[in-house]
Amino acid sequence: MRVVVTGTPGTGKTSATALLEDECTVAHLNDEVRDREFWTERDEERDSLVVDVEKLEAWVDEEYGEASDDADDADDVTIVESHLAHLLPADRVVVLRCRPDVLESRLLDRGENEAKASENRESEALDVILAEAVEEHGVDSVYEVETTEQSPEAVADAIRAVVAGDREPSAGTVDYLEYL
Ligand SMILES: Nc1ncnc2c1ncn2[C@@H]1O[C@H](COP(=O)(O)OP(=O)(O)O)[C@@H](O)[C@H]1O
Repeated sequence: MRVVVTGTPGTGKTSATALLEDECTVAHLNDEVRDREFWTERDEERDSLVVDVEKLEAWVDEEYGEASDDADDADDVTIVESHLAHLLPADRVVVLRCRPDVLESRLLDRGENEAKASENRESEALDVILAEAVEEHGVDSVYEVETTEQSPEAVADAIRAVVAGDREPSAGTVDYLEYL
């Protein structure tokens, strides 16, 4: 079973999924995109890489196996995390959420520049990643997890619950427009 963990940069994907590495396979895609050059061009203005999703998907399928039809195969779980992970086929999609002002602070504390932190704040307030995830996978496969007041350990527990099938799909439960 493939569970993808996506969300605006700063929502805590890397921190939470790192806590799951002893119990299932975890692929941190952003490292691979950079190291294996799964990108087509560099967006200088936004200081980011434009990813070749087809090339990335082929590599993930080759390296970790395809998303299985058996969505209840909880014994053989691969977690794929990245803010692009929802663009890949998946059995379940976890979308981490964070209140945009808190997200901006986390990114600034992490050393991101103000423009990038502000751009991601706006993206989170507008539900950009959630909307893309629902469009790709449908509402029945999307699980939002609030991380604003949660520790990475608590977020990891929420991801475990999605993997175990103990959590109902939840898309659109979060509204951050006032933080735009
Ligand atoms: N649950 C959390 N609560 C508070 N801060 C967090 C949490 N998860 C991550 N962080 C911090 O926020 C920043 C972004 O976390 P990170 O895991 O890199 O997010 P992402 O992988 O989604 O970009 C890091 O500095 C990290 O220490």
